Amino acid sequence: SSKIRIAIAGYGNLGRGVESALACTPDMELVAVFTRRDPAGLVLQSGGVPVHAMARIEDFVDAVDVLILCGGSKTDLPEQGPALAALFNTVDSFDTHAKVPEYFAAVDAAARGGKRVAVISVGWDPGLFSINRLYGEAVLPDGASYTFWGKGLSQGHSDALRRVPGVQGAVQYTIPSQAAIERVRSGSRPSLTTREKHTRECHVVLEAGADPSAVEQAILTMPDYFADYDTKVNFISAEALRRDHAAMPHGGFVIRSGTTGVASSQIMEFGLKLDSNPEFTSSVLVAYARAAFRLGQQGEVGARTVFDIAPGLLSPKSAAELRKELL
Ligand SMILES: NC(=O)C1=CN([C@@H]2O[C@H](COP(=O)(O)OP(=O)(O)OC[C@H]3O[C@@H](n4cnc5c(N)ncnc54)[C@H](OP(=O)(O)O)[C@@H]3O)[C@@H](O)[C@H]2O)C=CC1
Ligand SMILES: N[C@@H](C[C@H]1CC(C(=O)O)=NO1)C(=O)O
Repeated sequence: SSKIRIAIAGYGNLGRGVESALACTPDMELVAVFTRRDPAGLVLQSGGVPVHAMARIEDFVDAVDVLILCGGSKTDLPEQGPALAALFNTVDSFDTHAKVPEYFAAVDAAARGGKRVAVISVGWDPGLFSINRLYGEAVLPDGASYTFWGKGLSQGHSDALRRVPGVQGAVQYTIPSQAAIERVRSGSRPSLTTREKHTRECHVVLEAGADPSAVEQAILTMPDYFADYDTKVNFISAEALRRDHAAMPHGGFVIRSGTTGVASSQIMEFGLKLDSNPEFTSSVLVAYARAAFRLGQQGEVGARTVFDIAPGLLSPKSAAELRKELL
């Protein structure tokens, strides 16, 4: 078929979100799901799509145009990203901000070796928020940028909690400081530390026999995720996790507060209000999978970030249609 053939690597919240996003894309189709678990045990939302063991993925390099990596950034993508970028055009949502340069280098080397394209750190932050921070700095050089998230469920931080030894299940809510937001909105351009902008609230289900204080310490001191924040850890039952924390709302905004001319105040803002963080993030991944396919068709190779991708490549419309409809 002339549709772009998409496969999913890793079937969790993002994997399910990509599956449902592909049901709405006229020019792309889901051709396979790959999992490290037992494929026979995985029940997909949409019937008729084959599930294969991740260990067999090399057999499918000619059957897939773009592989969307839906693993966790804490421990899955650092290994899966480079390994799979050597075999497929890939898109991923890698979001350990401090480690993006080293992850980019590892994926770039692998993609160039395999003559593939790899678009990394796609989503909303990193992703659409990153693009809006860039626009703000480029358009309003005399200014200050701020990013606020939530209150909502961070999938990256929830994934990081689940990787702590002794944790059976977990979610993490990010809570913005209303005082910090008011100071930013006043236009006073405050300098705010990481700790002054957000706090983090973790709800953790322990494995039988796990030591709560050891788990709490591992969380509070976790670099890149929790060490720089005032963080609260609550221990709850598996039942409470299922009952009270199944929804994954999130959102936030990027604001650029700048000055032009003698003293003209200019405010630029981009915001999100999300019922489902994973379904939104997956929708961004799917749009960038279209771009990755087109870049591959043009003979491009290597890693890219959202900064390198022309917006027109994301749209199913042709350049001529875009000029007619959107300019
Ligand atoms: N850039 C951005 O804006 C955003 C980025 N993200 C990133 O997305 C990443 C993935 O998030 P999310 O999909 O919520 O993570 P999940 O924990 O749902 O899934 C991660 C992996 O764990 C495995 N898995 C899933 N469910 C189970 C289960 N019940 N038992 C055992 N293994 C399971 C799957 O691999 P397998 O099938 O191989 O077992 C899956 O790929 C986050 O770590 C975050 O970094 C998320 C949101 C926004
Ligand atoms: N990457 C985030 C997306 C946003 C949310 C967030 C946070 O709450 O710390 N940071 O970036 C996620 O995994 O949900």
